Amino acid sequence: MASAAGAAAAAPQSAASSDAKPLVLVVAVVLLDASGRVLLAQRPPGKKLAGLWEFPGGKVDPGESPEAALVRELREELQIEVQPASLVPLSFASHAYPTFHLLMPTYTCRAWAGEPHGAEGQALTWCTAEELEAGRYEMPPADIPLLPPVLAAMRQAGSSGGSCSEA
Ligand SMILES: Nc1nc2c([nH]c(=O)n2[C@H]2C[C@H](O)[C@@H](COP(=O)(O)OP(=O)(O)OP(=O)(O)O)O2)c(=O)[nH]1
Repeated sequence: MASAAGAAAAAPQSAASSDAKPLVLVVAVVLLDASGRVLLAQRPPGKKLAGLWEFPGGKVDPGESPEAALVRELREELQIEVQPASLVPLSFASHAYPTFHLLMPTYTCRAWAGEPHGAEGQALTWCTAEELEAGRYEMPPADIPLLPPVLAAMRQAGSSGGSCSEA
């Protein structure tokens, strides 16, 4: 016989399943230069969240690893080459958008080959820790909880210095 405690414990699960949304797996990178700045890309007009600044990346294809997806996305979006070994897990975002739930593993990267440019017409900016902290570039809501670990990584990269832009 089900106990009262068991029924109470089951309630949140059934409530959650009635809210079910597709889980979308996106991978993103905190690309850090030698002075500790991070590269942000502006979402183009006509797309969801247009005009907001995001960490470069994109959806993981079926059967693809997160690292392989990020290497592919950075080649397509920024025309830079990154070695999977240069991708260091930092944190993840988990955010309920109206029509899907975003799960976004986020990596740091300090070594790549080539000069990043917006291969899909998107604006890019190298953002300082002070600008990021001040909200100079508006970001998607999913990214806000990522800011403390991103700022810590930026400050660490800025204090260790050195040129890291060749993979
Ligand atoms: N790359 C990236 N995506 C982010 C960030 N924050 C955030 O909410 N997202 C969301 C926006 C998109 O819904 C999704 C990224 O998928 P995508 O790059 O394929 O975006 P998209 O709108 O072009 O996709 P589509 O549905 O038009 O195919 O993740 C972020 O910092 N970086």
